[in-house]
Formats: sequence, C-alpha cells, structure tokens
Amino acid sequence: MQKWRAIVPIKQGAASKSRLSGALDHPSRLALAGAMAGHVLGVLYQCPAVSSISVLSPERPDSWDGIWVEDHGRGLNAELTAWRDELDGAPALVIHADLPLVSLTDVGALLAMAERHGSALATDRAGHGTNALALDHSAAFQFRFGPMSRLLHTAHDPTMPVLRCLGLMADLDTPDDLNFAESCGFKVPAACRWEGSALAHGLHKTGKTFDQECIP
Ligand SMILES: Nc1nc2c(ncn2[C@@H]2O[C@H](COP(=O)(O)OP(=O)(O)OP(=O)(O)O)[C@@H](O)[C@H]2O)c(=O)[nH]1
Ligand SMILES: C[C@H](OP(=O)(O)O)C(=O)O
Repeated sequence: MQKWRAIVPIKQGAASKSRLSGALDHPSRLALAGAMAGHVLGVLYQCPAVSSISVLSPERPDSWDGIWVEDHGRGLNAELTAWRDELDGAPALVIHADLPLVSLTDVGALLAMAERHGSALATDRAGHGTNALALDHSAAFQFRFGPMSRLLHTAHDPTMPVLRCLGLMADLDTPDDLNFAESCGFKVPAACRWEGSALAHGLHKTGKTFDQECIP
C-alpha cells in the first residue's frame, strides 16, 4: 500500500558537504551532492510503498518540481518536526540525500521493518548516525539528528530496530566515504574536480566488504 510520506533534507550553499572541502572544490561538492540527491529521489520515486516525496531545503532545487518544504533555518530537527506535525499521523520516512548506493531493496527493507515494529532506523557505517528513520505511528517523536543520533534515537524509543544494510549505511561525508562508495561501484560525476591532485581522493582505497545485518 502506498502510505509512506518521505522527506529528503538537502543542505544547500557553501555549508553543504563541508567535510569534503579538502578534496573537492565547491562546484564539485555541489555536483556530487546533486547527483547523490537525484539518486535517492529516483529510488524513492520507484518505491511502491511511498505515496509522496518532499524535499526540505532553504531554496527549491533547480531540477526539482515535486513537493518542496521550505527550510526556515531553525535546524534540521526542528524543520523535520514541523513537517511531521503537518502529516496528521501519517507514516513518515526521513532519508538523507547522501546515500549513493541506496537501492529500492534497502528502502523496502527499512519500511517493512518499521511496519512490523512501529518504527525503524538505518544507521551509518560506524553505527553512530541515522541515515534514515521510518515512523509508522502517530505518537510524538523527538528527532535528534546530529552526532551520535543513532544512540539518541534509540534511547528515545528502545524498541526501535536498527537496520544495517550497505546502501543505507554508506553515507558520503568524508574522503574515506568517497573511496568506499567508489570501491562499491559508485561513479563520481565527471564534473567533480579534485583539490590538490590526489590530496584526499584515492589515498586509501579500502576494498572493504560489508556484511548486511539487521538488528531487530
Ligand atoms: N534542509 C536541511 N538539510 C540538512 C540540514 N543539515 C543536514 N541536512 C541534510 O541531511 C543529510 C545529512 O547531513 P550531514 O551529513 O550532516 O551534512 P552534509 O552537508 O551532507 O555534510 P557536512 O557539511 O560535511 O556535515 C544530508 O542530506 C544533508 O543535506 C539542514 O539544516 N537543513
Ligand atoms: C545528521 C547526521 O548525519 P551525519 O552528519 O552523521 O552524516 C546523523 O547521522 O544524524
């Protein structure tokens, strides 16, 4: 059933993808962020369980003519709370825009888990963050995106299962994340130019593999 309301928060301007500033110049970071956001939105578009997709950003992205939720600059958690308040209890999916490997299967697994348990969270590679959060209930929930958000979210709701699957774990914030995503097949947009030749890019190809794991 198409029931999930999805939102993809997108930071814009110079602040976007700041942890990559040593590796990529600003236009390149924008190109990369745009490509990743396009990928995430494309996956959501194909997801049969998702009934609407919103983009949360300070300005309407040029290439987005879907639902746009204006970010008033109150901080990500306050902006998401205001968005959820408007949903009248409908199931809510928050998913980050920087997940270059995410697939339909990954999103489907998260939503199925949330439908079984009432909510579910997808953590990052370190197990510290929250890359996606699905709430299949109308009770109040305090968004705590930011450092250690996985622990903060699960402390708020200790019954919330945590999904660890490659596409939802591999957010791309740092040069190491970029190398990891490339080692998994992500193609960096041709428009990206590296700062200082190979300064950060390609310094350490990890070649890691990942076990997919669900922690109910
Ligand atoms: N609209 C909006 N989106 C945000 C905000 N903060 C973070 N995001 C988005 O939330 C997701 C996770 O953000 P971060 O990894 O913390 O930020 P980032 O810009 O991707 O990277 P850094 O600048 O290195 O922190 C990404 O999709 C961001 O675009 C915010 O204040 N407003
Ligand atoms: C918003 C934050 O993302 P990160 O900055 O860790 O990529 C989080 O995981 O809660």
